Amino acid sequence: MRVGLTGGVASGKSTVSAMLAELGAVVIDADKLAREVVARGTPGLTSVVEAFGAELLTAEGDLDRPAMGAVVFNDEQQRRTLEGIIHPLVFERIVALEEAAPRDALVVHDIPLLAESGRADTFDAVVVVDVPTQLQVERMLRDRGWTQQDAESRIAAQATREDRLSIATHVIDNSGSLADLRVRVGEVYAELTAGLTAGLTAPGS
Ligand SMILES: CC(C)(COP(=O)(O)OP(=O)(O)OC[C@H]1O[C@@H](n2cnc3c(N)ncnc32)[C@H](O)[C@@H]1O)[C@@H](O)C(=O)NCCC(=O)NCCS
Ligand SMILES: Nc1ncnc2c1ncn2[C@@H]1O[C@H](COP(=O)(O)OP(=O)(O)OP(=O)(O)O)[C@@H](O)[C@H]1O
Repeated sequence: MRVGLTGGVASGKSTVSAMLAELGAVVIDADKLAREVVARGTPGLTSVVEAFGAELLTAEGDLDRPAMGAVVFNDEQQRRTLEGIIHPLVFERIVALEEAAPRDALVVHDIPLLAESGRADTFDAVVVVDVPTQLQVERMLRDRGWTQQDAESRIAAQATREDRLSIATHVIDNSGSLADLRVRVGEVYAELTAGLTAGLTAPGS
């Protein structure tokens, strides 16, 4: 069973992924893969430097992520250019990791841009982590040291809350405590794995 997990920036996707992994899901994290494909010494990083210039590297030769963020979250054209380099490389990695997952696993794809991608219907279920926009902003300011402007430009680069909710088969409201979240994640995991068991035992399957 393949599950898409999405939510706005700082909605709590990584927190939910970690809880699902503890419960037994295999998690494939698109943000993590997007970092790996532009790690120092990769062809991906070479392509980024060709497109954006060596001034976007740190003294050590890594991608300067805050500087890159400042460029792409304030200029849609530049963001599309970066996505055009990174997304195909991430997609290749996703396919390889999925092939390596056990056949009976609940595979959860943590994909920040799932609503934007138009690929939601390629998943058996879509879990959306939902929080009010104001709480998203508060958590970004509190936990990441970003400015109000940083937070708002990231939100503006993403689908709206309503767009994401429209692709959901399961919604996880993350406006409460972490303890509340854990309870809700447990419920959703139980529903998803019940679907998995039903699918495995269905006549003719
Ligand atoms: C611009 C970059 C270098 C900034 O790095 P930084 O370490 O500050 O952020 P990080 O990668 O951890 O992303 C944090 C969050 O920002 C949001 N975000 C990232 N990329 C995008 C994007 N292209 N459009 C909208 N939101 C995005 C997501 O909510 C993501 O979870 C980085 O976000 C990046 O390489 N983005 C392009 C690749 C991409 O689209 N990744 C998203 C999933 S594949
Ligand atoms: N219920 C909660 N109560 C308080 N803080 C929370 C809660 N859920 C998540 N957080 C905190 O909010 C921040 C954002 O959560 P997390 O990193 O899981 O979001 P994300 O959606 O994965 O972010 P990104 O889009 O940047 O990848 C983190 O610092 C996390 O610890």
